[in-house]
Amino acid sequence: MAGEDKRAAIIGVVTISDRASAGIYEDLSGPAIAAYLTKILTSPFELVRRTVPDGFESVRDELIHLVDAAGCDLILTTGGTGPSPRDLTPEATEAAAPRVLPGFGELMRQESLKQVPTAILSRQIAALRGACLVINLPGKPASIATCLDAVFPAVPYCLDLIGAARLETDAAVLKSFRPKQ
Ligand SMILES: Nc1ncnc2c1ncn2[C@@H]1O[C@H](COP(=O)(O)OP(=O)(O)OP(=O)(O)O)[C@@H](O)[C@H]1O
Ligand SMILES: Nc1nc2c(c(=O)[nH]1)N[C@H]1C(S)=C(S)[C@@H](COP(=O)(O)O)O[C@H]1N2
Repeated sequence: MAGEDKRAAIIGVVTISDRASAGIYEDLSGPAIAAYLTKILTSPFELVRRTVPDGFESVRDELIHLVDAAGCDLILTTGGTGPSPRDLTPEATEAAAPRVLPGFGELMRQESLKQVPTAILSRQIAALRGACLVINLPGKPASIATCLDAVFPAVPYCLDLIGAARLETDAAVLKSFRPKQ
């Protein structure tokens, strides 16, 4: 039954950046996502960390592998959501996860716009591949908490509905919402 899956969640964290993947700069966004999850989640989870270059196939194939082979319940990507020619994370996400949840991108941009006018440049989406939710975050490390604070309250219930692992958050840090059933 949806919402009854008590096993440890498998959560993918994918940094998408030409320069971070080449070692030109240190990846700060992947670790920021890992730290965020450690701070808010009280239920058990296992992280699967990846760093890939920008592009369509590099991202699509990694996402498909993380769902179909690694068994991820949730994947958070960072980077490649902008308008530059090699920023193809949203296209690759939709190719791997065809069922788009438009509210996630709308809310993340809305909250980010309160901080920076260039937030409208992010084409970030969230979408489903089977029983896995994939959420795109911008590359800037500072955008991670802004975007996750906005959408994470709905993530545990979304995972219940798709039949993924059950997530519990520390309500003192981030209160998630499950409609009474
Ligand atoms: N994973 C990351 N870790 C640390 N800083 C990042 C990361 N991703 C992006 N940034 C910062 O945000 C800036 C803009 O990110 P953006 O994704 O637009 O980079 P980019 O110009 O496409 O280059 P690249 O794909 O090589 O990261 C970068 O110049 C960098 O300062
Ligand atoms: N919260 C937040 N959102 C943000 C930003 C930011 O600094 N903070 N940067 C914006 C900028 S400048 C760009 S180009 C887009 C896309 O970034 P990406 O290509 O690194 O994903 O995210 C936008 N969204």
